[in-house]
Amino acid sequence: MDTHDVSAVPQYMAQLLNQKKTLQNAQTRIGQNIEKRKSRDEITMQFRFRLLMGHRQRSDLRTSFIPPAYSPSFRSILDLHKVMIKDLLLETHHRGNYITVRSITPPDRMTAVMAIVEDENGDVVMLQLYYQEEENARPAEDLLGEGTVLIVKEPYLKLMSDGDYGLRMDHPSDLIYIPKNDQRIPSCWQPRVKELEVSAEHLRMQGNNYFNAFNYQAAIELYSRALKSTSEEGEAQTLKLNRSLALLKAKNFDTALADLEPMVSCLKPVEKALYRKAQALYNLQKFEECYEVLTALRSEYPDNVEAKKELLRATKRLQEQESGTYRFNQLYMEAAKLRPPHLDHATYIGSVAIRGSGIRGRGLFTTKAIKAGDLLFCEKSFAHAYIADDTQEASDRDNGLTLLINVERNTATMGAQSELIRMIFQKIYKSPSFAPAVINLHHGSYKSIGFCTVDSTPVIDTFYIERVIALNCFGCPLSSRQTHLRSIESEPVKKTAEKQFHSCGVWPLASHINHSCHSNARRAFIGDMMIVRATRDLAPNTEIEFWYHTPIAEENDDRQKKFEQWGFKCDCAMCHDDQTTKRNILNSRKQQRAKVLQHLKAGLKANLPEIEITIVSMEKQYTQLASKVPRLHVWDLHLGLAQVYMQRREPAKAINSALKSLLSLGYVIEGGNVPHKIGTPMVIKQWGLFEDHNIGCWGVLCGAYQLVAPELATQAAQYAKLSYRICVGEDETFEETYKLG
Ligand SMILES: C[S@@+](CC[C@H](N)C(=O)[O-])C[C@H]1O[C@@H](n2cnc3c(N)ncnc32)[C@H](O)[C@@H]1O
Repeated sequence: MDTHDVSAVPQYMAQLLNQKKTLQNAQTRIGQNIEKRKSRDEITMQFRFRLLMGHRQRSDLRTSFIPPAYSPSFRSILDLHKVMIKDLLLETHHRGNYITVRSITPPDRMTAVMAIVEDENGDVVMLQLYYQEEENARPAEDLLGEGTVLIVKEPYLKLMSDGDYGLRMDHPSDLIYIPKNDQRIPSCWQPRVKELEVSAEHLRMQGNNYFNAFNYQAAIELYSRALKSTSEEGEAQTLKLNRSLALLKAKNFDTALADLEPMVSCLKPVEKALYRKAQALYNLQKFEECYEVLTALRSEYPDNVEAKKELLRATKRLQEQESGTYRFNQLYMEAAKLRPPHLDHATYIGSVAIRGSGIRGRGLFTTKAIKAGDLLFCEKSFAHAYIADDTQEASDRDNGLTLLINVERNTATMGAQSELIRMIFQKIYKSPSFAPAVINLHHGSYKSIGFCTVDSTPVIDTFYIERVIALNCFGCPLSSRQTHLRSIESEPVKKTAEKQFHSCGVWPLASHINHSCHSNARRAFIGDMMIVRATRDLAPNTEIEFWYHTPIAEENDDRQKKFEQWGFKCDCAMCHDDQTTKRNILNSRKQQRAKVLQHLKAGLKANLPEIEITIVSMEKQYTQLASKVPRLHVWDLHLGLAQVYMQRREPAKAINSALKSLLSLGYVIEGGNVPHKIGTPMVIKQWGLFEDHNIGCWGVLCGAYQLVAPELATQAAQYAKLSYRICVGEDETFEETYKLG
């Protein structure tokens, strides 16, 4: 939704076709042995040379290909049989097998983390690990540095586009890291001189050193080793406290909680353990439980100053969660400052509930009557991948813009989707209690368990995640206000293009909303918070619907094509009307619209009577009332006309055209016409289709009423403000945006 789809752009289509050819070529080699195997030296030299030269130019666009889906290994390692590199066949998933390898080169990081690995026979192959933690969280050196020993479950030997081959790992859960000193390390790779028994204290100190160097995984590993070699209660407690902190830093919140539990559920809970438990719960967005733990901590240890601060923070989150009250100016400040703009705020679920929606599956419904402009919900993203679209920020080297090509589904998207797959995978992998929020989202016909636990470790199907993202992710700006500020600089008639964003995220509650071009709700963003408001008055039990793609004045077939990836055709009143309108009428509508747009370009010199006549002729061809079927081909023409009348200081005509713009969007308004009868308020009897330019339309009305019916100007200004609130999510910044007051 609102992502940057480039599937039809020739340059990217060519890349997609090339990739398909590579795949077809690879298919012909399924099950074959590798012919003319390169020597160990040749493979490692080639890799080291590429590493040395650097391979991506500053201006290069990252490209990531999603291969045909295959499932992760759902089997226990105990049920798998060991094979060697020489046994591996091309384009084959070696089900029932595993391979143990050791890295023999430094790692390289492109879209995947790569290195040359060897097996016990000394045979080598390139290993490519996709969707691993980002460099800041876990350096490639730590993931695949020289000497790292790994088990690859059910390995997949892939033919690459350059004719070489490699072990491709799309599911990080298929990988088992073998720590130093582990008996699974093959004897030929065991150190010649056995490491002497190291004391728990020594291991803890080593762990602390890693912790201080921000290498949390290594620290966790050492604390775990130390725990195995001590039976002393006090030492074990210190180690668990240390490990819980490293786990928190590494975002393994579930495991951190498990470490802390014995220390907080005893008679005299340990202060640090209580504090860390609260931190884990906060990060898991369990604010109520977090609040309870902090309250207990405050009563047990009243001098703990940090706990006081944290309690205040948790209280604020609880208030947001319960009341939906946010200080939007504060949110903007955070979004401007934080990179990525991930805001520290809670989700508010208003009067909405997930229910069945017939053939559409599930949908989101109102549970009570809602007024236009009211907040339906405000949701913190589950995951949000940010790409700077601001010129200054975007000029920074490598802003992460990636072309994601899905060969199976013939799609190409430009943005941060590939990063989003990685983020969501890692989030669930590290804290499996997050899984249900995403795993239960719509995943179309993709068949997979998606998520389970094997050998006490989470197993996640990355292709399932990819599918969920493709169907549920939203493209988003840094803030909708920023987008609006850019759009008000252009005339509505010139600005009917769709919104397409590079940053994207998943908001699970919002993902339950089905599409309708005739929508009744609108989403807006500040950082990674999505704000959804009603665009009209809604009765209880009304299904909330918003746009997956903004409906514009275009051919119905073109519009329906945009929903293909979701597998539905929109059957709203507008789409239905388009389908049942005769082709000659549709053609004439298109031609007349083009004519008016051409005329409007002349601005003040435009032939306004001619425009009026053409629009009247267009209106006559509609068989349905605009209050039932909004007229996408005319609303902006009326608005363009209203703006010209206003420039020509003809307020009565401007009012007439502006009201017609709203009426053609389905609004039913009483008491707005001029001459106006004093004492009669303007009343919106029915709200129409919400367009961002409605704000400007109410602005034109406000200015014109000031001249001929001042009594209505304030009301028009209020409707402008309300429309602004729907459009950008809040109205605290209305006056500042329009430089009022
Ligand atoms: C983001 S999900 C929306 C929630 C989904 N209905 C569910 O059950 O979780 C998108 C999917 O909902 C269904 N859908 C959304 N809008 C629809 C519409 N107007 N008509 C039919 N199906 C629709 C399609 O299956 C689409 O792939």
